Amino acid sequence: MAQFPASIVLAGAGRMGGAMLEGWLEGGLDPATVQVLEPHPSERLNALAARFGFALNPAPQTLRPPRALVLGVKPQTMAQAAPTLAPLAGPDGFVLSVLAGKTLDNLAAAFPGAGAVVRVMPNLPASIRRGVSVAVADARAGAQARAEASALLEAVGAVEWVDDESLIDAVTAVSGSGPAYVFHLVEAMAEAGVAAGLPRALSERLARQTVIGSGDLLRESPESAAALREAVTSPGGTTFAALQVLMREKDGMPALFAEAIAAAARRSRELSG
Ligand SMILES: NC(=O)C1=CN([C@@H]2O[C@H](COP(=O)(O)OP(=O)(O)OC[C@H]3O[C@@H](n4cnc5c(N)ncnc54)[C@H](O)[C@@H]3O)[C@@H](O)[C@H]2O)C=CC1
Ligand SMILES: O=C(O)[C@@H]1CCC=N1
Repeated sequence: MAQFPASIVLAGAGRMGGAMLEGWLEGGLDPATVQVLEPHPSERLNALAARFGFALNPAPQTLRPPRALVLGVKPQTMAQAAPTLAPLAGPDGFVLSVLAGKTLDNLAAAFPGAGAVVRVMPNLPASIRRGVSVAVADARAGAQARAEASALLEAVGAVEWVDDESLIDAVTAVSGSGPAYVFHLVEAMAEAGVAAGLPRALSERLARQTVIGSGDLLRESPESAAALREAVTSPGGTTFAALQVLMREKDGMPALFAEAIAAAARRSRELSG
């Protein structure tokens, strides 16, 4: 595995920043090399700090530009946070941002001292080190910075690099937001089970375990999702009856997903600036 950056400042350790930090520390990052700025530490973050002993909200005068300045704040917070954080972006380091919508140009403008900028879209399964991240770097990022960024992302799951930054809006819509679609699927299946007569608690357990088991099967099977779907679907059987509704051209899942993902990608573009 590639080496972690020699020094890291993580600004914003909420759900995503905190998940990444946990993955780094579990993955062997030396806690002495990371400083965390988080105005509202969660219980989980405080417990992590107590366990690993990294610096949580150190005195501002002790901060120096690190090799990697990792941004985990909300896109809407960036304008307010950037002026305070910008002095931490030095020419020997890179900024790694997970902010939805914020482009390499936006980041370079907000952090003019940075040696390079890497824009990443991770997803929430990073919190159990099963995330998937897509990264794009600006032209100034050399092989070493890319390798160090990869090490940070590999600690929380799979990593893909792209050259075309414009793909990140669709990436955000598919894998960044995607876990929410799956969780909503569980909610919708459970609710439909209740409508079909199941006791609520049983329906919720069945919907949840079905998604868990199907996800595990996807991971372990070499078959495509389409082949696995076909394996469940007996000709003229119950699944076939359901899929005739779900795969309906006009208002089935493909049409709904096309609309939902286009909406998310559009929102990602709007968050730029
Ligand atoms: N939650 C998710 O599934 C994903 C989130 N993201 C991105 O991750 C970023 C963070 O999202 P979440 O973790 O969900 O939000 P969050 O609200 O849990 O975390 C943001 C954190 O930033 C902190 N913060 C606010 N101002 C700050 C400042 N000036 N300095 C340092 N920290 C500050 C807040 O206290 C908060 O804990 C967003 O930009 C989002 O687009 C990307 C992919 C997936
Ligand atoms: O909803 C959002 O804007 C963020 C980015 C991807 C997942 N959560």
